[in-house]
Amino acid sequence: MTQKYETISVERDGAVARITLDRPDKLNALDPVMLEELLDAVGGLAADEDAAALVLTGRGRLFSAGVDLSTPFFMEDLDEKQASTVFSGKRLLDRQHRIIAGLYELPFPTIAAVNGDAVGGGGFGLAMACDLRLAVRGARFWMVPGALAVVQDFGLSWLTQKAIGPSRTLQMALLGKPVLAEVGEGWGLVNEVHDSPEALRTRVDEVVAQLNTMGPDAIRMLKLVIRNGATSPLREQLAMEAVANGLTFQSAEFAERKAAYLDGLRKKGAK
Ligand SMILES: C/C=C/C(=O)SCCNC(=O)CCNC(=O)[C@H](O)C(C)(C)COP(=O)(O)OP(=O)(O)OC[C@H]1O[C@@H](n2cnc3c(N)ncnc32)[C@H](O)[C@@H]1OP(=O)(O)O
Repeated sequence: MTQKYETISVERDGAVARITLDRPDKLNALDPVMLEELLDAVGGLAADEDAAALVLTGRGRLFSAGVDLSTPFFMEDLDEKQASTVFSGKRLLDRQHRIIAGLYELPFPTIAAVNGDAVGGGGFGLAMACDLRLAVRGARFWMVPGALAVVQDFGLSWLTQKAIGPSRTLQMALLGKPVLAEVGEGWGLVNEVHDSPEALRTRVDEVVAQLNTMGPDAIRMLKLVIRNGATSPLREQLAMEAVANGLTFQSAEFAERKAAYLDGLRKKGAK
């Protein structure tokens, strides 16, 4: 099932959703329409109890070139008419905050299939708001440098720090130097690098297929517990694991999978 918007496409294949940034002529730059559409699509997924995974990617040679620079977005550039558009400073902030927080908070795994450069808050930020980043070799990630007298936005100062720590985040922010996917893999910025767009697509399909073999309820519980662990003391996290397992152990999903798992082990042992 494909839901066609003007600047993105949203496909649903069973429990797996795919959002494709779809302005290849403009390197998938985020214009006001795309921001509205992303907000709508992410909001729809948040309310979708059957969704088990999201793949976010870009059409063409870039993941995204970030915010559309041809649209005025700094307050001082706006005349009265422009100020009533989505790119008035207030509205841009509202949309970027809700998209990034909405994406980050989706209760199932999210994968950025980084098919090319991911630039600035708009592009790099969207990729960082996903749980996993699988990238094509040669894709570059960069922030608009501190020299431009801007502070990172779209959550980059927070999301990137979680993945690569404060020192490398500062390095990227201060110097604005692009980081290649294959270098970012060593930093923990990227989970996997693949040699071509085709190899990336194949691998993303494999990961999604693997997620599909897990029960959606268990996946959601697992993500919730791991996210909680990032901010909890050990003893609280131990308790949360126990409560979560108490719930999953009672599920039909667990009973079914446990039987198959033990059966598999028995067969292995019998060999
Ligand atoms: C609040 C702010 C948050 C942010 O996200 S800040 C980040 C803003 N983004 C940037 O600073 C990146 C700007 N773009 C570039 O630096 C370059 O592009 C690239 C290095 C990404 C790629 O360069 P190349 O391969 O030479 O392509 P090309 O000819 O520059 O671009 C192809 C077409 O795409 C349009 N385009 C590229 N980036 C943007 C953008 N960010 N906003 C609007 N349009 C963009 C161009 O203008 C052009 O279009 P046409 O073919 O019609 O001339």
